[in-house]
Amino acid sequence: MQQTDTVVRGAAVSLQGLVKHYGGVRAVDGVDLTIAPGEVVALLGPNGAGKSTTIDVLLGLSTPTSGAVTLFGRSPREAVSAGLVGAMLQSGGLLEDATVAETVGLFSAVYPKSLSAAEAMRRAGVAEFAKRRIGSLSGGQRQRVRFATALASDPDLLVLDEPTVAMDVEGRREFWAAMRAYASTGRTVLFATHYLAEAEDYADRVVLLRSGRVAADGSVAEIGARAAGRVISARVPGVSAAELSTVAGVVDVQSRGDAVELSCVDSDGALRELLARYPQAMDIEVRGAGLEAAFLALTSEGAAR
Ligand SMILES: Nc1ncnc2c1ncn2[C@@H]1O[C@H](COP(=O)(O)OP(=O)(O)OP(=O)(O)O)[C@@H](O)[C@H]1O
Repeated sequence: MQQTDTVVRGAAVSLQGLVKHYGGVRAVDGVDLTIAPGEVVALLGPNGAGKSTTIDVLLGLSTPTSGAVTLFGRSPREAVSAGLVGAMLQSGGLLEDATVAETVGLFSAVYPKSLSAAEAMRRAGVAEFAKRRIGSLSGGQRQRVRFATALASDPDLLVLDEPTVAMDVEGRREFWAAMRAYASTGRTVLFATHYLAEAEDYADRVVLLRSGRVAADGSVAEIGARAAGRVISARVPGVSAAELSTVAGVVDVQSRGDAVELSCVDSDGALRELLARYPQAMDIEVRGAGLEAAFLALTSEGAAR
């Protein structure tokens, strides 16, 4: 198939039948993914699912075994050299002896329509330590410098591989505020994360990888709804977790004092029996099992491929 046949016109990211094998390891094993301009997409998956490999191939840092990759209809290398793509990788090399301002300045000097180094540093929240040497920074501060370098070309697509690793709570909050400001201008973001809350809070769409393949693709609500079952939370004074686990339809019980959370395969039936057996039950709420349960169900060893 010719590459022109596989390009999805207008897409910020188009991966078609992407395969990347390392010897016998099928790191990416047939991924199709189209991301429209303006989408904020979280890439989730357990360790070794193929997230970083997908990102490396997408950025042109590694050649696919087969399949086609285009960014805005161009090859990754063309898109990156044109300054359309900013990336923040887990192990981006930074020069230890350079200052933050020098480091960001190097990136902003490369591209024609780039931000000034001062503006990229302001947006990434590193201006206050602009004169410090990279070697003297904490892990979280280095991550924010990487973010500044990713913003330097004022890119249309940001690709972030576990961007908030090593950041403290405040650093994360500031990072996501900056990312939101960037995305609010209609630009595209693809980020890999292990923090499901980050996907829930910041992504329009979640792509769940498992063993190099897409196991689920949809909004947080859609994927959360795919987890079979619901959770009943309630207070049931005087009843042990062991007794509650015998209620039909309940598969797991978490308890703290009187407060219990019952994971159910049949919440309607469980609720009826719960109230019939324990009329003292109160403060009852029923909710979907959510993204975490879906993640576990869709990525567990026994999950159907
Ligand atoms: N350069 C390489 N040589 C050999 N195998 C590799 C290489 N890079 C990745 N792999 C293997 O490919 C698979 C996918 O790895 P990858 O780093 O893409 O997963 P990931 O989803 O990013 O994982 P993590 O969450 O741990 O970062 C793993 O089995 C990994 O060991």
